[in-house]
This record gives sequence, C-alpha cells and structure tokens, in this order.
Amino acid sequence: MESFGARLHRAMRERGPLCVGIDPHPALLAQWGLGDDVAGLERFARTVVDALGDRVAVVKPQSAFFERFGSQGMAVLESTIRQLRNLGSLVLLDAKRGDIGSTVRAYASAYLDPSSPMYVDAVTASPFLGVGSLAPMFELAAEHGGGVFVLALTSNPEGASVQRARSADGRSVAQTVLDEISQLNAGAEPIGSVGAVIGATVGKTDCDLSGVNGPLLAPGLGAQGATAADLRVVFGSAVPAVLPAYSREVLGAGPDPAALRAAADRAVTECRAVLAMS
Ligand SMILES: O=C(O)c1cc(=O)[nH]c(=O)n1[C@@H]1O[C@H](COP(=O)(O)O)[C@@H](O)[C@H]1O
Repeated sequence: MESFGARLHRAMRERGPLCVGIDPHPALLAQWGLGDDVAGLERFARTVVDALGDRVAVVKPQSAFFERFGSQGMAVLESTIRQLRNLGSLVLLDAKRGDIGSTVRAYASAYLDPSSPMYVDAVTASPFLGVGSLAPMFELAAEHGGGVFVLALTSNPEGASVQRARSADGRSVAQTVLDEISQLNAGAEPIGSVGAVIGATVGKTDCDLSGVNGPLLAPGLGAQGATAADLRVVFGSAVPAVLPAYSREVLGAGPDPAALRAAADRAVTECRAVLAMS
C-alpha cells in the first residue's frame, strides 16, 4: 500500500502544490445564486468537483458546512468524496476531530477505514487533548495508506494563546506537537503521512520545522489575508513541504467552472513561484 505521504508528494509534483477547499458558506451559496438548502449544497459541491477534481492535487471539504444540513448534508458529503476520488484528487476532510483515545478510534474508523462511506485520503485532527490521544488515527492511517494533518499553529488569531504557550520544558505547545509528529514521520520516504497545519497568517513561528518530515498544510491564504509571499516568512527552508490551501479566494470566482479553474491556476502559479525559490 503506497503511503499517503508518497501519494501526496506525487500529486503535488504532477498537479502542483495546491489544496482547494469546498466550503459551502451560506454567503457563497447566495453569491452563486443557490439556495441555502441541500439542493444548493449539492449543486455547489458538484460544481467544484467537476471544475477542479481532475486538476488540483488535494480537495478539502469542510465537514461543518455539510453537517449543518444533517443526514442529507452528510449524504452530499459522502457522494462528494466518492466523486473526488474518482477524479483522482486526494481528499482531505477538514473535520478537526479530537477526543479521548477510545472515542478517537471511532473517528478513525469513520474517515480512515476503507469500508466507511466517508473514507477519505486524509483528515484534520486536533491535538489539544494530547497528540497521543490521536494514536488510533495514526495507526489506522498507517494501516490503510491514509494521512492525518494535526493542528499546530492555526490561522485564527485566538490560536496563539494556547499554541504559543510554553510547556513545562520551555517548548511552545506548537513545538511539542511538531516534535511528536517528527517522531511519527521518522525515516519516512519521500515524506511522512502525518502532516501539520500551520496558518500562512501566523508570521514567524519560532518553531523548528526541520525534523517534521511531513506535509505542512498552510490555510489562511487569500480571504484571511495571507499571500504566497508569506509562505517564505512562515516556513523558511521548510517551504518544499508546504501544501498551500485556499477556500474562499478560489470559490469566490465561481460558479463558472472556467473561472474556478482560472482562480485555482492563479493560486498554484503564485505559490509555485514562491515554493520553488526555496
Ligand atoms: O484545518 C484547516 O483547514 C484550517 C486550519 C486553520 O488553521 N485555519 C483555517 O482556516 N482552516 C480551514 O480553512 C478554511 C478557510 O479557508 P479560507 O476560506 O481560504 O480562509 C476553513 O474550512 C477553515 O476551517
């Protein structure tokens, strides 16, 4: 079974370093002339899948915008995941799940077990109940060639109060998360399957990223104010591992498929220029 890290490494080489989110905000549904209902949700998701599913390396559905429509919304999410996988993009479900280990096992089964209707290539997870609490996710991901992206320095301003706080040994909480990820990825080639999430908005991280050996998801570009140039400020010499993530900036160009593709192409071109400068 090829690891998620290896599959992502290849996808980023073939399709460019870009992750586009499917975030059906009510404002975006309205902007696209769609109702704030399941039919609008389905049309929105399908439009993004058809426009980008065969050309971007990773697509990142935001679970919350599907969950808000209950079981019908989840049915749309399941079919969106299937459609994306059929078109060859890697699916990273943004759910930021975290719980105690025995419960996390159920979350791991929901997203990382091939027999699940919501089986995805990777999922985001919150380490703030302890990175070790996510062990069932890491285990199931390793078993089935999946990936887990662990939050470290999130793009929201409130994150710093927790993530930059100092642990007993003087390291920031974010650094303790990154160091545990480094251990999980030790020795993996060409890159590990446990990623970290570091917002492109956070400025200097004061973190040592040199040992992570995993993909670095960088949300916060565009709508949250970060630019591709910020990637060098935030990631420094770690930029080759960066997977830039855009949602509203690209989705705002819709619903015309050609406009969506042009927006994605612009994003990947901008990011490639910066990442290649490493
Ligand atoms: O895990 C994420 O994707 C994520 C982490 C983070 O630190 N910040 C962040 O904005 N995100 C997600 O990225 C999406 C927002 O992207 P934009 O619309 O491009 O700002 C939302 O789905 C967020 O939940």
